[in-house]
Amino acid sequence: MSTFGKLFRVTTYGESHCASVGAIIDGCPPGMELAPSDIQPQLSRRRPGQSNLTTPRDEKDLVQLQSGIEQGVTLGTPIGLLVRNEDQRPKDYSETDLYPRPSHADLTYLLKYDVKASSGGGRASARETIGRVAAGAIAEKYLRQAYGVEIVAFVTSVGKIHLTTSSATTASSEAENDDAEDPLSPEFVKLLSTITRQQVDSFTTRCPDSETSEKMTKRIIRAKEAMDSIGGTVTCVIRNSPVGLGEPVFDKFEAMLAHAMLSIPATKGFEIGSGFKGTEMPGSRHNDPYVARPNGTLGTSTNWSGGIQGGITNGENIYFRVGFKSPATISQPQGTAQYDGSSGTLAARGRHDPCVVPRAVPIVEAMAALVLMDQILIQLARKSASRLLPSLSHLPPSMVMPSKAVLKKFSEHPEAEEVAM
Ligand SMILES: C=C(O[C@@H]1CC(C(=O)O)=C[C@@H](OP(=O)(O)O)[C@H]1O)C(=O)O
Repeated sequence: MSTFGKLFRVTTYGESHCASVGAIIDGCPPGMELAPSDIQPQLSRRRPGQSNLTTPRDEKDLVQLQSGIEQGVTLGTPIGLLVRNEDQRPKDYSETDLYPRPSHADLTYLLKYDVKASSGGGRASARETIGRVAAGAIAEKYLRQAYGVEIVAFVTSVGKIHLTTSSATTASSEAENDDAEDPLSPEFVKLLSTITRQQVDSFTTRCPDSETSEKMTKRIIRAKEAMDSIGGTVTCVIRNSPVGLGEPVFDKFEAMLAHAMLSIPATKGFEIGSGFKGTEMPGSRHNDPYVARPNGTLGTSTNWSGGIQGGITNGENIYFRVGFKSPATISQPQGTAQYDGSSGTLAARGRHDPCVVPRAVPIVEAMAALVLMDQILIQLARKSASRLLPSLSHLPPSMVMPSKAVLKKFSEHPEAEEVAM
């Protein structure tokens, strides 16, 4: 279906060539100041036509708030928002009357519904992600105000060109390089702790290293000139997440993140913390030992876990990587079969991204915000409910928080003292 989330529920609607795309957001806390200017920056980072590396379809993607807000304040009622589709060219799609585009959703949508949108990517188009990005910006505003949460995504590879994590500010490599997979090199840890959206946006590729970004630009232009496409990866960090989020056992925090990320068009992979690299490490290296922080809270000295243990957030930075395939629609002629089975050659027209990762950055951030927001509301509900019970003084020490020092971590945030998150 088209709805994501349990308590912060986002329903998106729209196809690539219909009148508008948008979302209904239900469950936003009432009393939060909210204006289009809180949403527009992320939509503008996502919009097509923003550089020579993206699809030339020129949409302004200006958000229009329809409901759920009065006097610039959320009412707690569903927030409706939309963006008009303005630069459609349905005539560019006559070949797709005959051919299902290889590796696009054309055939599978038809197999599923027996009917499909006649032009463009339809519901499978990246236009759909507008609703997610707008909803994510609303969630983020709450997360920032209530918990000081920061979410920053950036491009870590295009094709075989990687932002090397062993020296994130200076080096890159086209060759296979184990260091490039090392998520916990000191440089990468520093990058995760400090990277800002402003730094990311100072590069058209959204890869925060000038030398690597230049190579990535050349690689994307090469794909574009060859009427081809190329994939890449986006890494995202969530800083200042509350502890205790994630629902055992099926809705573990990383399972919800994986669900969210793999619902983005063109995604093929998801890794959290050490990811697949973690399978190559002995436990003695992979374990994250606990340490007392100077402020008396308990943290970990390494973070291979990616801020999640047992499916529950532990307060360390949450970081993960999402893999995007090369876009399916290419104008390079390719041999394939028509709907009627006869073989032929398709050279697709229309306007398409040669590589989606620069524009995927705000989409990944939005989906991360939606997961975090939903899990926070779920945890707040549980904690608020248990707070109404009489206190338990007879429990053995093995069942309760061992000391005030450890407890402090769970009460770091003033709001959290109320709900002990
Ligand atoms: C317009 C956007 O991206 C589109 C994503 C897309 C696709 O097939 O996914 C195909 C192109 O549009 P159309 O459906 O007109 O062919 C892209 O331009 C956007 O993200 O805003």
